[in-house]
Amino acid sequence: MAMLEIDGVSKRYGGLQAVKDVTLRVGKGEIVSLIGPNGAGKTTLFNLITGFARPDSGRVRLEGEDVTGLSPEAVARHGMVRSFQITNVFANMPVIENLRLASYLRMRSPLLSDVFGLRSARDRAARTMKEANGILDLVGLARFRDTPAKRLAYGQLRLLEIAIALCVRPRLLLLDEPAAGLNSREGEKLTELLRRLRDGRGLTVLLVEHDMDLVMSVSDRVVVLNFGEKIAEGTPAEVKENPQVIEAYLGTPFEEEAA
Ligand SMILES: Nc1ncnc2c1ncn2[C@@H]1O[C@H](COP(=O)(O)OP(=O)(O)OP(=O)(O)O)[C@@H](O)[C@H]1O
Repeated sequence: MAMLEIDGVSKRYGGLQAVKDVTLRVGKGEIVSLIGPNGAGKTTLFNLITGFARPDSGRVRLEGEDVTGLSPEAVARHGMVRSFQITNVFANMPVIENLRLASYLRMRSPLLSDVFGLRSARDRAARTMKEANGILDLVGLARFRDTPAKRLAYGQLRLLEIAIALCVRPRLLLLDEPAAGLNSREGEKLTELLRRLRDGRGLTVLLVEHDMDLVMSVSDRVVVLNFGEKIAEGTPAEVKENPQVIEAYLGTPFEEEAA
């Protein structure tokens, strides 16, 4: 069974068909990139998948379970987590506290044992801390554990966003332009991290990305949108050679689209 199945999803804004009858699958443990020229409908499709917008038609399923039209919170509870935006990072809080908070948000409501400081709650707090430290190691931010988030450099903040999303224990991680604003060294580190998440943790990742270096080096498959429609799908090499894709990107050198 696929991790994510999108069947015939459409969304219209007034006279504009932002997403038109898009069908795609993301298999378990795959990294799939969604690409396309500006205005192709990538963000809209992300919004439709994650509950930030409701599709006019079509279904979204996560491991067979219908999540169409659920709220973003409910979708996240099903295990489909979108990387949090930097605005959701608590700037004055140390990095580790941002992670711990994200872990607590995963638990729907505090239990009585948490309120009364019982042993089970202390055990859970210790486990949460251990998990948060492990995630910091994984994303390469361990040495910034006690640093207030506002002192991180831009590239480190982007990694913190991913770390926060990981604290929610996603089955499917959705990343919205994770390489935006990163320099090439940071981009390479991100590529390595995504591979580690897939190969080490078996995580499934769907990303929207303009950075073709990242897309071509990390994706198992690439899905191409243009004017709201899926025009191609395949391995990075297949997509790169696809005449329809080349035409869609014409006017912008494919390798440098939106660089
Ligand atoms: N809430 C909205 N109301 C009206 N039109 C919208 C809305 N959201 C998106 N659109 C329109 O839908 C189309 C697709 O936009 P979308 O942001 O999904 O494209 P995109 O592929 O993510 O583009 P980019 O790469 O520039 O971020 C655009 O023409 C956009 O103006």
